[in-house]
Order: sequence, then structure tokens, then C-alpha cells
Amino acid sequence: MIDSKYFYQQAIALAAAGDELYQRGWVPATSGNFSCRLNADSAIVTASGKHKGRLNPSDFIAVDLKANAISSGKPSAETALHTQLYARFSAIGAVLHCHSPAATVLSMALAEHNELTLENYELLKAFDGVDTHAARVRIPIFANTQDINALALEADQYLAAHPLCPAYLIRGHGVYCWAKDLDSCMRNLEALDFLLHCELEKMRLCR
Ligand SMILES: CSCCC(=O)C(=O)COP(=O)(O)O
Ligand SMILES: [Zn+2]
Repeated sequence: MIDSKYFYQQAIALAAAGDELYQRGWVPATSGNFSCRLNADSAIVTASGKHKGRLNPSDFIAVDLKANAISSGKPSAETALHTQLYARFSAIGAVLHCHSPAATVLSMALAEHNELTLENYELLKAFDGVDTHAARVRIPIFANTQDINALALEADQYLAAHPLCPAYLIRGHGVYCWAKDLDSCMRNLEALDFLLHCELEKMRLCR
């Protein structure tokens, strides 16, 4: 049973997040998708193909955790990547997917790597559960594919073994980030993008 008032509140919050992410240049040309958990068994996700900087409440669809629409409309083509996260982690309340230049370029520059290790950055403490710059945060890099169910399965297998992982990259595509609520997810995403820029700058300086 969908609580329509809560659905509407979450839609407004996600639309505002989309506006901010578009202003940052992280969801150009209809790219990206966003979601929030509605309850233990469902989530609200952006409709497919919409401009993510100009969303309104009718641009959101309720889905079950097997990625089936349970309200009218066509959910994001990448819905299964969101529902995999909600199904695996009961504490997750929001998922954001962006095509930021840093995530796109760095995941391609690290062509020989399946993981990016972030360490020695004070800003690592922006991530939930990290309380020292000496922490190591490992961000997996998955190959891009149009087979979203296969990618969801690959992410699920990785996350089963690495439950503290806060995000992953898809090579040449973008980033998936999640957290207990939308504000935390926006903070994590902002921190991660800063750190991806730092990694790119380090590569440029050490060339
Ligand atoms: C134009 S970007 C290609 C699709 C994509 O990667 C994306 O993030 C947006 O897909 P959606 O179906 O969620 O609009
Ligand atoms: Zn995408």
C-alpha cells in the first residue's frame, strides 16, 4: 500500500536534488536517476528519459524491490540497480545515480583497475561510519553494460562481500551512491566527486 502523501514528499525532495545535481553538471541530457525508499518493500524512482534537472511529482514511479512498477508510468531503465541496493541493505533510504565528468573520466582512466582505493583524505570522514583520514574506502569499478540485471547481480555479489562500500563506478558511465537518507546521500556524492577530482589531479601531476 503506497502512502500517497509520503510519495509526494519524497518526489518533491528528489526533484530538488535533481535540480541541484543538474546545476552541478552531473546529470546532463536526461542522464541519471534517483530514488528513495517508501517502505520495506517499495521505493519511488524517477521515470525513464526525463530531464533530471526539471522533474515534477508526476515524473516518479513506485516500484517493488524486484524493479516492477506498482504505479503508472515507465520507471528508469536502471531501476534494478536501485532496487538491488534497497533489497540488500534494509538501512538504505536513498540512491542517486549521476554521470558526472569526474566519475565518467576517472573510471575510464583506470582502465586496468576494478577498484579505486581512496586513502589519506580528510574528506573521507564525510562518509557514514568513517572517522579518520587513515581509513581506506574502496570504490569498485564495474564494466558498463546494457544488461542492467547482470550489472545488478554483479553489484550484489560485490556488496555482499563489502557491506560498508558507499558507492560504485560504472566505467565510462557514472556513479551510484546510496545512504540512509537523501541528505546523507547528497553529502556522500559531493564528497566522492571531490575525491574523484583529487584522484584525477594526482594522476595529472604524477604523469
Ligand atoms: C541519456 S543517458 C542514458 C541512460 C542512462 O544512463 C541514465 O542514467 C538515464 O536513464 P533513465 O532511464 O533513468 O532516464
Ligand atoms: Zn546512467
